[in-house]
Amino acid sequence: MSILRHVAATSLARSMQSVARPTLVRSAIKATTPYRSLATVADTATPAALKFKSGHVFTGTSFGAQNSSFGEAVFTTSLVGYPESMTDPSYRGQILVFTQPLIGNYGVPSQEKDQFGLLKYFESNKIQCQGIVVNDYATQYSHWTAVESLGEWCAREGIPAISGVDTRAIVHVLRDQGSTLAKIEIGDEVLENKQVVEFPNPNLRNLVSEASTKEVYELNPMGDIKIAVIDCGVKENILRCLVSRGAAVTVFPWNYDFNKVLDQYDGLFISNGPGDPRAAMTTVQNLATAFKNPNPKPIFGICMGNQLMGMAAGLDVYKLQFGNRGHNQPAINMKNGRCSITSQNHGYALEDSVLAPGKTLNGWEKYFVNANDGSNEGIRHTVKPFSSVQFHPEAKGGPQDTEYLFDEFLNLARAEKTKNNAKPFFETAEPLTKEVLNKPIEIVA
Ligand SMILES: NC(=O)CC[C@H](N)C(=O)O
Repeated sequence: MSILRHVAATSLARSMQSVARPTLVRSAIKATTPYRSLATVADTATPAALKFKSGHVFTGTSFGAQNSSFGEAVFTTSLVGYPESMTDPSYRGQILVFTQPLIGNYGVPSQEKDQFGLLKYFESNKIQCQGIVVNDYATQYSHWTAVESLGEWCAREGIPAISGVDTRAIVHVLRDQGSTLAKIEIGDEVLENKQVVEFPNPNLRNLVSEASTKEVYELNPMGDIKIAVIDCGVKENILRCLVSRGAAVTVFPWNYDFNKVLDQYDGLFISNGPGDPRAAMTTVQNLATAFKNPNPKPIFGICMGNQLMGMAAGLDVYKLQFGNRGHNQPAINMKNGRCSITSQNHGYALEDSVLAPGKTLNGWEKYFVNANDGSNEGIRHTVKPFSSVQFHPEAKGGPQDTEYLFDEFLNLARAEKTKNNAKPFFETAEPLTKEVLNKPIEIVA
């Protein structure tokens, strides 16, 4: 028996056990729980299966919607932040496998909004991924922001969820053969166990167009500087990072020709987004035009924004074997050698070999590099106020160590507004001296 068959058989055996034991589990919870609510503990667990195009099958039990779904199976190593990841539009079209073994223990928060009208706890107003796969679903949850369980949320939003599978085995497969097309089956379909004939590839759709706003809208209109945001599937916290620093933000659809209006703004921001960045070539062309503007406005991009700016600068993109998704990805700033731990979620990267140290392409240089795999983590222009990063400085979830990049971008925009002729921010970055290294770390309580 191959290892994977064994894994599948073991998982099935586990799911059979959980079918046989629910009453025991439920009474154990009832006897001890101090929690606000008991999450769904099914009296009869519904079987679920994750099927890969490559033929691998992983069986477990369902704890979400009772419908099947297709997507590209990817994994994230993040330990927390499932509400944020699942609502991040960049995950659109993907089946998300969590390597953190216990998921669901702090439930799901409310749709409450902040003073800017942005969702406080989610990155968009719905679950964007096609399904989730976890090793161990926490049947109890407890958190002061929680209003429902993860299973209830998935069921309400029509998103299938599967637990009781060996996610380590899944990740081994994904690591070896790369992100793969997959299907989640629930209930009778699992028992029928038919061969899946066709696995639709979400990356062949224009996911950017699906995720982007259809209408132009404004946030914080009284802000002191005006930033145009190109929405390729923007996360709420990117918008919050801009408006909470005082900017007035106008959000435009991904294919809006911002060159028509750029003179009315102090800066341009290009957002994250789902799928293959080559679906957004209209934005790339618009950027190439903006780069040639003799009166350049500061431009900053994140994740897909980095890929689109890179393509407009003359670089290519390629698909990574399995992508970088997690909250502990190290990115080294090429200017000062400092390494930041960053939040990431991407399956594509810029091919930046032409930007070897000391080399530039059309005035662009390498900005950040991933310390694990050497992949590109950012580019910047050597003269003009243009830069972008592949990681997520806005976090949500994940470390906030690189949030200062928003300050730098907005400082440039403020300088642009007052025509201060500020130096590009990387020239003002603190060098990595002994004093800097030995500076005690401030702990904010
Ligand atoms: N978070 C993002 O913007 C992701 C960008 C792109 N969809 C990728 O997977 O590489």
